[in-house]
Amino acid sequence: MTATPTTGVALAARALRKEYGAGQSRVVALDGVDLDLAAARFTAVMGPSGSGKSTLLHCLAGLDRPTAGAVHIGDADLTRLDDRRLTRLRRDRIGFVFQKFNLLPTLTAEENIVLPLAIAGRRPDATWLRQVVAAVGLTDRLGHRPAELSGGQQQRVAVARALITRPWVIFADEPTGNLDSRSGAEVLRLLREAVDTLGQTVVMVTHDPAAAAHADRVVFLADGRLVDELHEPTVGDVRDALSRLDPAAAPAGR
Ligand SMILES: Nc1ncnc2c1ncn2[C@@H]1O[C@H](COP(=O)(O)OP(=O)(O)OP(=O)(O)O)[C@@H](O)[C@H]1O
Repeated sequence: MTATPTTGVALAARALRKEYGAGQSRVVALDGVDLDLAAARFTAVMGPSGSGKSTLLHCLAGLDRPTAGAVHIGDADLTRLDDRRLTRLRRDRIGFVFQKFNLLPTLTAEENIVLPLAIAGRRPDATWLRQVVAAVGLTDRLGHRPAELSGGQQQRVAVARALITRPWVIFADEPTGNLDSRSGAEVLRLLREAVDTLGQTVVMVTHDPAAAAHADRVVFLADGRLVDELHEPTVGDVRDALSRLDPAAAPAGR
């Protein structure tokens, strides 16, 4: 297996366009997005509701096909792969963390974590599994099923499942959206640590300025276009940038 790239550009989108529907009901969800994601960095994607964040994440991750444009990851252009190759690349090279955890209820935490490897017919590397499980703090919960875990613990299982294949990129869609602030902060700390200590590349969609402030870079979408970005921002910087984009949504008193 090729090593996870830890320098240079992990993923590049070019002139990405996504349209839904046709005729009068046509919606342009992405309108020419160019984006380079640096390897071993944590990038957050923000923007007003309907600005195209989820569509962008899905197109970058190969979960959805753009109408036009290219997504380069490793030596592949996702938009040119047939369904079989795309599925394999997603399975082997891409990790996902979803808002609703998406764990299999009948499997234990450990079985959920190694599931991407099991599906690929690969054995987990015992040392790496131990390291990942320790990093997410689940060593004493491995035999529990999701219903026996708190929301924060379930999301930590999902982070471990995303890390286990050492993917090129982990995509996280509102990973703290279903968690209380303490569990959410724990998950963000984990993602941050995966970037800093494992050289993992992470991209996260979030509405929460405090979550985005954990990232190295925040890019802002409006009407399907990238309109702003911040590097190593504070929570206040993120709030200010958001209120410039969407003054109606700015908290009162700001
Ligand atoms: N399957 C679909 N069919 C038609 N229109 C869609 C579809 N999915 C998204 N859209 C439209 O595309 C635009 C972008 O949607 P998207 O979900 O990417 O925005 P978002 O920024 O993630 O929004 P939110 O913050 O509310 O989740 C919106 O106008 C949305 O209504």
